[in-house]
Amino acid sequence: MVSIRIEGLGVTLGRRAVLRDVTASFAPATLTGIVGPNGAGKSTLARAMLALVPTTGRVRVDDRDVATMPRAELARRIAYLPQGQTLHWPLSVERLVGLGRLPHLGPMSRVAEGDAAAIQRAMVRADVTALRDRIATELSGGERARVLLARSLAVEAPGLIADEPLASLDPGHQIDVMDLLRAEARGGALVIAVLHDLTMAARYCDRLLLVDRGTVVADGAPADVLAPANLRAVYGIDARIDLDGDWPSIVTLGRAR
Ligand SMILES: Nc1ncnc2c1ncn2[C@@H]1O[C@H](COP(=O)(O)OP(=O)(O)OP(=O)(O)O)[C@@H](O)[C@H]1O
Repeated sequence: MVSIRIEGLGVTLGRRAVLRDVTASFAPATLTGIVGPNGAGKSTLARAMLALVPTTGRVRVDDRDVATMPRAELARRIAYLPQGQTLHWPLSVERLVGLGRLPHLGPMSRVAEGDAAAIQRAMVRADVTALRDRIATELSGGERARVLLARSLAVEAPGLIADEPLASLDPGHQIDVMDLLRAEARGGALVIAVLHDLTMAARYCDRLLLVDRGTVVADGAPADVLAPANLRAVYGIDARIDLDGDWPSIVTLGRAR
């Protein structure tokens, strides 16, 4: 189990204040979606939780300051799927997924049987077993996205931060990935996903954070956070929530007039 607590977080990149005064806590067994318009600060918030950008304020993982946690230890606690990563090395898919085991290995140690089993489990869960011998740089965008998800699953960390895990995926694989993220959370993991698909966010997430211009403007149950007034204020769109039982859809009607 892992927990994250952020207090008064600020991030300045270049001369731009990208995040201001963000306070939020994340508990195990919860799937939290981070939503908000382009440039709002969602990826920066994800990166700040992993000490990948300089911050002011406090970010604590398991009540410890992330800035002073050894990187490998933090990587074993929280797996990270970065946004739209480019691949440079022509590794096989299986070896690329195997890189997810690096935080568990000492500088001189080799992949052990337990690591191989974790790699296989991750490939099955991300539906990339059939691609195992392919060269990762030769994959399609959606195939690559699933392989990178498999790499983050191979860590088998109690936490996962996934930045736009649905980007490039076809509708069937989008459902598979959201099912998987929810299953991780149901199994006790702390899961945070940056999402643009508001219907998926509403259907799957236990909680949403709506980020706009560097601050969290709403935090709570998806139906409350995605209220039409919030969507109008933040995205500049008119939208409504259609409910079919417990299965909501966010229907965008157009630009707010
Ligand atoms: N290295 C940097 N230097 C200056 N500004 C930056 C830097 N990195 C990001 N920014 C700016 O910070 C803001 C937030 O970026 P971030 O990537 O967190 O947004 P986002 O909400 O994830 O957006 P998107 O939905 O488009 O991916 C943007 O205005 C971006 O231009």
